[in-house]
Amino acid sequence: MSTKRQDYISWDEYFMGVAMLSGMRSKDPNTQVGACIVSDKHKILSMGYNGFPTGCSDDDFPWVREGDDNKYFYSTHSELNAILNYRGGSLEGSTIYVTLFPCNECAKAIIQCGIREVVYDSDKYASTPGVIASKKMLRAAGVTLRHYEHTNREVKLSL
Ligand SMILES: O=c1[nH]c(=O)n([C@H]2C[C@H](O)[C@@H](COP(=O)(O)O)O2)cc1CO
Ligand SMILES: [Zn+2]
Repeated sequence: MSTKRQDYISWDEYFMGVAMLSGMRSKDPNTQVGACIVSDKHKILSMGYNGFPTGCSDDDFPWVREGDDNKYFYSTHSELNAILNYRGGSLEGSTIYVTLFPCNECAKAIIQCGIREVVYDSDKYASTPGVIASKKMLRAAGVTLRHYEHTNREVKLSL
């Protein structure tokens, strides 16, 4: 009887890897974010990345960060896209893997749709009021916050 292979990727590597791959679809020149929502049975329920809403062309709408007409008016965050992309019913009890810690607006959506755990990679905006408020809300709602531990495993895809 042969034994199973040992160098398979872990659940965390798998789901954060899917979130990272999803973020690679983003057209944002400054920050690409990906999210992957997973059930308590380790099934992928939804994915998302930051981008403009349907019908709002990536070529016509602005990707600049400043001025009266800037990307912040239009870009839908990866977490919200992942939540809205789900068509299967309830997200109650699920976990969201996200490459950047969720902002306060996404925190509200995460809490209200019943996501119970946030696994995040970058926290580059940790000192901003929005992320401080986000953590305050998520903790108050009893959502588990877990930093993704990098394994430094390299995954090569030939596309
Ligand atoms: O939680 C988030 N999720 C998310 O998708 N984003 C998106 C919105 C913008 O397109 C981009 C942030 O742009 P910038 O780093 O240039 O401010 O990332 C930003 C946040 C903020 O933490
Ligand atoms: Zn957000």
